[in-house]
Amino acid sequence: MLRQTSRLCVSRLCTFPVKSAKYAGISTSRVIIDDEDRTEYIRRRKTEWKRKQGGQTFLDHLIVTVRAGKGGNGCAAFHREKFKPFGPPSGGSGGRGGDIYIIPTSSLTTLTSVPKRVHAQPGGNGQGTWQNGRNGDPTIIRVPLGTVVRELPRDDPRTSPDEWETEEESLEGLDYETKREKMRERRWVHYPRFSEANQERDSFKEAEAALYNEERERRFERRKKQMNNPIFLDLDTEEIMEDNTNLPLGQRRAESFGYLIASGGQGGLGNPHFLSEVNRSPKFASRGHEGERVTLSLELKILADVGLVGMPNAGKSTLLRAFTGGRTRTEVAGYEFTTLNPIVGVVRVGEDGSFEGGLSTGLVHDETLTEEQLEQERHRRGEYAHALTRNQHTSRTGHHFDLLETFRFTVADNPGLILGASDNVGLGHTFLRSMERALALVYVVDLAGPEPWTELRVLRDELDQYQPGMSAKARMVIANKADLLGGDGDPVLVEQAREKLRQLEEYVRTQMIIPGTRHRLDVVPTSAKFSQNLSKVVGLMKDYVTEAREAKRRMELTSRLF
Ligand SMILES: Nc1nc2c(ncn2[C@@H]2O[C@H](COP(=O)(O)OP(=O)(O)OP(=O)(O)O)[C@@H](O)[C@H]2O)c(=O)[nH]1
Ligand SMILES: [Mg+2]
Repeated sequence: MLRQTSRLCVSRLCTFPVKSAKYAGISTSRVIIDDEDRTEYIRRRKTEWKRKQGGQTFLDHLIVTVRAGKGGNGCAAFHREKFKPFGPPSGGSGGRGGDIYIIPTSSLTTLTSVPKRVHAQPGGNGQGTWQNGRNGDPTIIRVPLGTVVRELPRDDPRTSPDEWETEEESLEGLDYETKREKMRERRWVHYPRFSEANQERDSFKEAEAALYNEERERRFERRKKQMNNPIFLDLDTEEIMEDNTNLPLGQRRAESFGYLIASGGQGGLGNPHFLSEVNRSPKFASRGHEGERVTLSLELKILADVGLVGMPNAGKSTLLRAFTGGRTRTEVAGYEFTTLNPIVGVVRVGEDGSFEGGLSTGLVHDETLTEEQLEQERHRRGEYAHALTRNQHTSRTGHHFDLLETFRFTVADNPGLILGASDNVGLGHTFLRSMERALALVYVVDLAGPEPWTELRVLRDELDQYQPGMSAKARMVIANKADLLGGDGDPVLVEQAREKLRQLEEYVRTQMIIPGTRHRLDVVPTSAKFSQNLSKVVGLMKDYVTEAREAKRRMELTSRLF
């Protein structure tokens, strides 16, 4: 299809730069390739790009900058009363800035509703007659269950500057005097017209030195914590609060805020705090501290009941499309690493074991590109010209499977796993993080391949490399592409195919024993492309999911009891 030519772009053909020619192994300065090659070329470029990401973009991911509330300012005031001209200092202290908490909730499923910047409420300023400012309300960030929260280190380019770095940046390039002036302005409140006189007094200088010392200590502690003990939270379980119905009337129910992420700044001190034997009428108060600033990386582990694990091209995406009647938009193509992200599909099962994908008889799950072309062809022929749109349908009964459905579970299609994935070969294996929460794993091997059992061993070892013991979650081996064996019913070839399957079963029985569990891996030959033998697979998956859900529920109950 690739043609070397000196002509310029013509109708369906388009010119491609030298890069694509290199990719195709042709040394020419101008090459013309048609639409099909172009699509193929773009897809492969996408795969290459993904591979270079080193598995970093597999998950729902978000960077959140969090800034706790600033403390309120202290107040410099004096008590005034009739016949009492020189009352004592009476400035109230500022309130604490609002803290920021993070809490997992089962009512969210994605990170889309989580804001990228979170600023908590500042504390109120202190006022005269000893009135302290009110504390800022806490801010709660709600994230879906399965979110992993990490604090980014300071040297990470995505980290926003913290409170001290921000101040340093704003003072850069100023001379010493102006710098000192600005720093004082940020830290002190003066009684009207006493700013200059205050700065001359020793008691103010002492208070200032003490404040800087305390600030230095706070910064040191904060940086030490950031280095040695950064925030890391794996928010897998929802905290269930006991609802105490015996509380006295008017008393608020205890409410969980979740995990503290950033503390609000302390409120500034009112002028009574600076009263000393030397200074009997302090005319200054301190301003509130800045709240903590933290940059967090949030990652969401996908929640799927069953995860498909297999080598590239084994047919995982075709299987998922077959289970869901082609509803799941996962790409299928005859080259390796077609799937770049884990994709979740919902499998709907009826009471009699039928499943949505199995109802459409004779449906062949073909390559997505071929299907797209067929669709376009139908469009061109005008086959859809008189088709009703969704809004024009008069009877809306929902999906025809709605009445039959009694059980549903989710299946995740993953990118291919290959030998050395743990060393970041292929697409690496970081996408397996999203499978940590799967209730069961299913191996998919190509039965038509030379040695499906070797594939199995590699898959199991890569799983265990990722997380020791992870292979214990595997429950089934799908021997896919069984339609490619057996020729056209030639008895010799059929016998050979049977023998190969027997060999695979024998390998699974003897070599794939999972220590510590009583499970045996089931081996099921299938043809995803021609939707054959899939009801058995769906039935078994349903059993695993029911069993695992039941076990999980029992565990939750026991943990709540003790
Ligand atoms: N004959 C036959 N071909 C199949 C079957 N299942 C999948 N294929 C073909 O195998 C190729 C790869 O299928 P995919 O579903 O993309 O494989 P995958 O495991 O998702 O591959 P990656 O996404 O690269 O990991 C495609 O050309 C499919 O049409 C099957 O049961 N029989
Ligand atoms: Mg795939």
